[in-house]
Amino acid sequence: MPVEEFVAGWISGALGLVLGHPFDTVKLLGFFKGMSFPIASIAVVNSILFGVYSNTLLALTATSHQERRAQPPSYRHVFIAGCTGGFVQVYCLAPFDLIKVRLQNQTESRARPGSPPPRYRGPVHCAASICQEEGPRGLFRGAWALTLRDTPTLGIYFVTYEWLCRQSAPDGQNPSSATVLVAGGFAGITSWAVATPLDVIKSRMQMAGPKHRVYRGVLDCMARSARQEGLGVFFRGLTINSARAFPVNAVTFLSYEHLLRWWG
Ligand SMILES: C[N+](C)(C)CCCC[C@H](N)C(=O)O
Repeated sequence: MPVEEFVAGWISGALGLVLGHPFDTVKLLGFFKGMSFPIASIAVVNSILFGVYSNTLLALTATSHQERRAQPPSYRHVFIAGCTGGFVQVYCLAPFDLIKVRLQNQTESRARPGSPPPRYRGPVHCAASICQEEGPRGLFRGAWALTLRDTPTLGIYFVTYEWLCRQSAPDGQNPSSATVLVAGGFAGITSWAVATPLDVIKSRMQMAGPKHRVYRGVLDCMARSARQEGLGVFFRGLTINSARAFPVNAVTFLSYEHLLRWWG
């Protein structure tokens, strides 16, 4: 199994993250002052996503990444490979994402005057407390909603990227850096726009602890959120998700493509 896509995915995920960090910091009210936790998590997750995507395409079309501009895979294959990458990365993303959401939420409530001291002292303490209080399976709370969010939307992510690249470089040439930046940015925005409703549901399910199991499942969470807050609830965070998605994914794809071209 070729591994360079995993390495390129690792590095490009970390670079994308550096750009996304100010947005995440706004979202998290400055909780992640250090960058080591997000770097470690996003880089590993992105490495799995791009590595599995590329190797699935190799299995489906028998073309390596060097051959794919001259012999472009069909959009159906791109979609299946993207969904596969999305599905597999969830198992790594789920615990990291849960910790992020729990820390984010406690920072938000801490901002209110007279609120109790924070329950978790940081990412490691948060992981250890969840394991202790909810068992190791507690680290995967909300993973099903995350799977539903990421599997189709990462298929859409790679199809959007490929489609935009092929519009400006139709003759089997490598797309220019400007094209890669724009295509990567719009791939990020499109997939985040589609993912936002399930992102809202996923975060709500992750916040439900074992003692207050508020939802019976994804559908129950959707129905109750819509009933109580109206359909607008499914678009919460859409603007910040899109604003963050453009630079993060532009840089992720640019560095990914350049690293792979550079390694031959
Ligand atoms: C599928 N969904 C849109 C949810 C995520 C796309 C992930 C792409 C990139 N790691 C980022 O953080 O933007």
